[in-house]
Amino acid sequence: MEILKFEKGPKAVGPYSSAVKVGNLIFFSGILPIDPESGELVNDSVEHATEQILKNLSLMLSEVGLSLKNVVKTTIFTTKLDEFAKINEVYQKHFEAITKDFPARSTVGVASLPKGALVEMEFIVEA
Ligand SMILES: C=C(N)C(=O)O
Repeated sequence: MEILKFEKGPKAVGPYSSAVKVGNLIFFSGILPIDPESGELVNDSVEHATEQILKNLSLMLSEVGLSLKNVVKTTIFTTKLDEFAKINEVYQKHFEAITKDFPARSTVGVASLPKGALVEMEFIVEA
């Protein structure tokens, strides 16, 4: 097992690693919609939150020479499952820009998330 550390993307907000590599798989912790430049939570809409999370993931993936194309599984957590269609729209746009094959995915509606975020996503990526 190898702990991955990234220059870009948001820093962990608790006692966890941003990502851990085991064999050829990288397990990303739940990514919050934090703007890594400002450190601010992007939480004005689920669309912007989703956008920020996928940007954060892409930044970290680019550091290890990977992209959204390498994502094999996503788990989405949201406090706004009633706005699922909006999350889907942004999610689809980002993946379709780079691949025609979507990763496997689960989506879960939750009561609350760290920092009061509207959306959090975790990813498993093939390296
Ligand atoms: C934000 C997280 N991934 C956490 O607290 O576990």
